[in-house]
Amino acid sequence: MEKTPSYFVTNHAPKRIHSMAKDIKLIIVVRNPVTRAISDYTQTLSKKPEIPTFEVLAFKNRTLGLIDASWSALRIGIYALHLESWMQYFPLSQMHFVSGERLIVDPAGEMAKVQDFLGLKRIVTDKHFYFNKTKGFPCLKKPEDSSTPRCLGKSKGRTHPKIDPDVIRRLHKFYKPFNMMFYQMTGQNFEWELEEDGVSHSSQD
Ligand SMILES: Nc1ncnc2c1ncn2[C@@H]1O[C@H](COP(=O)(O)OS(=O)(=O)O)[C@@H](OP(=O)(O)O)[C@H]1O
Repeated sequence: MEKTPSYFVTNHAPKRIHSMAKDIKLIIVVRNPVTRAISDYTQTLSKKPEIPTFEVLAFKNRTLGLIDASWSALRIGIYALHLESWMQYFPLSQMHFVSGERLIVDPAGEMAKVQDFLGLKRIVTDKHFYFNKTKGFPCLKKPEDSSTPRCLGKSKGRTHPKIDPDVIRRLHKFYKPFNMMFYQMTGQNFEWELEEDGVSHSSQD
């Protein structure tokens, strides 16, 4: 198994991976592209606090409402575009899409689907997860022993900066047609249009 989020958005990755192992099973975790962009920005901000605000980076021209789709934080969320290049090499039956939102609210349910896709017994179940109130996210435990439960590190589940709601609305509008295309391609409705503010879970500290 190998995990690298940037494979999904790297042009030459599908061809190279196909020539390495054409029967490979691909798992793609996707979340609302607006929240994803803010999460991406939050990560960069933690390393480079001097960067411009999200609102500035998101537009080529804010007065005209021209979104900067070349900004990587935004471009990565155009999932339909990236999926198209993977579909040139792999059938959909070799791909499994995990909803990032469902993974937080129902980790065992999402893991059941992953295990089924991989043809594995359902070893990981709800017994392996508990909701950690301090972290604000599910964490892992081993039901078979009393070893310390494990949450993801501090860089996962950070508090996002507050973004101008008007910018959030414009971004939702920008992504809508691409999301629709993505739902059609995958046959899965991720229901990102139901999220009004695009703000995801964040830690409570
Ligand atoms: N259980 C649990 N604990 C903590 N965080 C969780 C969990 N499940 C999903 N998430 C969400 O995962 C987001 C971070 O994932 P990344 O994309 O940065 O991971 S990675 O790049 O693949 O390493 C991270 O995004 P941010 O909230 O923006 O930090 C979380 O929302």
